[in-house]
Amino acid sequence: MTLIDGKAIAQEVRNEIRDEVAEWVAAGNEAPGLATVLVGDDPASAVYVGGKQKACAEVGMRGFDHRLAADTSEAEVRALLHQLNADPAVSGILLQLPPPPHIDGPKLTEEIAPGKDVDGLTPISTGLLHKNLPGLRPCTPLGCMELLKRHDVDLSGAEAVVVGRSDLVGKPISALLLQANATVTTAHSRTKDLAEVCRRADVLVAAVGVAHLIKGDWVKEGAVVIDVGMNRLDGKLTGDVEFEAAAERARLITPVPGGVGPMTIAMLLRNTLQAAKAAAAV
Ligand SMILES: NC(=O)C1=CN([C@@H]2O[C@H](COP(=O)(O)OP(=O)(O)OC[C@H]3O[C@@H](n4cnc5c(N)ncnc54)[C@H](OP(=O)(O)O)[C@@H]3O)[C@@H](O)[C@H]2O)C=CC1
Ligand SMILES: Nc1nc(=O)c2c([nH]1)NC[C@@H]1CN(c3ccc(C(=O)N[C@@H](CCC(=O)O)C(=O)O)cc3)C=[N+]21
Repeated sequence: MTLIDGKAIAQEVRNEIRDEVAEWVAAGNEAPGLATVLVGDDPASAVYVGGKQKACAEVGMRGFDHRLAADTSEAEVRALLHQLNADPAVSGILLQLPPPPHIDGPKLTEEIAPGKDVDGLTPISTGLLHKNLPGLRPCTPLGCMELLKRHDVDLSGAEAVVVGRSDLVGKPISALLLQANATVTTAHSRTKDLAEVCRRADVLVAAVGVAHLIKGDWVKEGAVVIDVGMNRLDGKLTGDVEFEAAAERARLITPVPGGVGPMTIAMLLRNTLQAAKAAAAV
């Protein structure tokens, strides 16, 4: 079994992006800028946003860190998003999900200009993804694909099973795997006999949010296991896969933490650079 070191691969990607940003700026362009919008004071979200801003600075991008009080109205957030859409210093905009309950996160996301949609979550980006047209793809799915790519996992004709069908993770991962010519099954809470479905997988992706839902003996011998889950269990961060038992059967497996998580931020930076370059090209 080989551990997929997401932390190390994310660092490689970040170094590549830092060089590319330096080259872009040396050619006379403005540094790409990432605006993050955080509504409320959820501590986990604050940590994520902080991490994203720090990563931005490290690769030479500008960061615009907008933090709004938990009782901010939907109209105020919408107005901020419009202001950021119009600001040429802002290449990419990220609305951290989930916002407080009185705000409809997915609906507000629609206000982000498609060219600045570095989370790849607007309906336009989703349409481009599913038609395999150029556009900004969701970061976590991109991060999973990058891990597979850097480990030379052959997806063509492979049986891929994705557990989870959210707009943020499960659905776009399934779409990217399909484009890479895998035979994709998307499982969810109504799936009958999830164990049997998982046992078919050459590539098993868990994106559920239930600690250790995926048992070790659901993993096919020699399979590649990507664990997207981020769960707090007894104060510790853990994935959706029963890691120890799964690692005995898997050929490649991601740990939590240190797997997919760091890749999400690396891909956000890549998307921000892509958005900046696309904006300059028009
Ligand atoms: N590493 C990273 O960078 C990121 C990690 N995450 C983590 O990934 C996980 C998933 O996130 P997200 O997609 O946003 O979560 P959602 O809650 O939006 O979606 C969860 C999905 O899992 C399915 N599901 C729930 N329970 C079961 C079950 N018992 N059996 C089978 N399927 C089930 C749901 O099915 P149904 O549709 O039928 O309800 C749904 O499709 C979370 O732990 C989250 O924290 C998320 C984003 C980034
Ligand atoms: N609009 C939006 N876009 C997102 O991309 C988004 C979001 N909302 N809401 C929440 C989820 C979650 N998410 C993570 C990012 C990085 C790590 C990460 O770096 N994790 C580290 C460790 C973190 C720790 O130790 O707490 C790791 O897995 O090694 C985790 C989770 C992005 N999300």
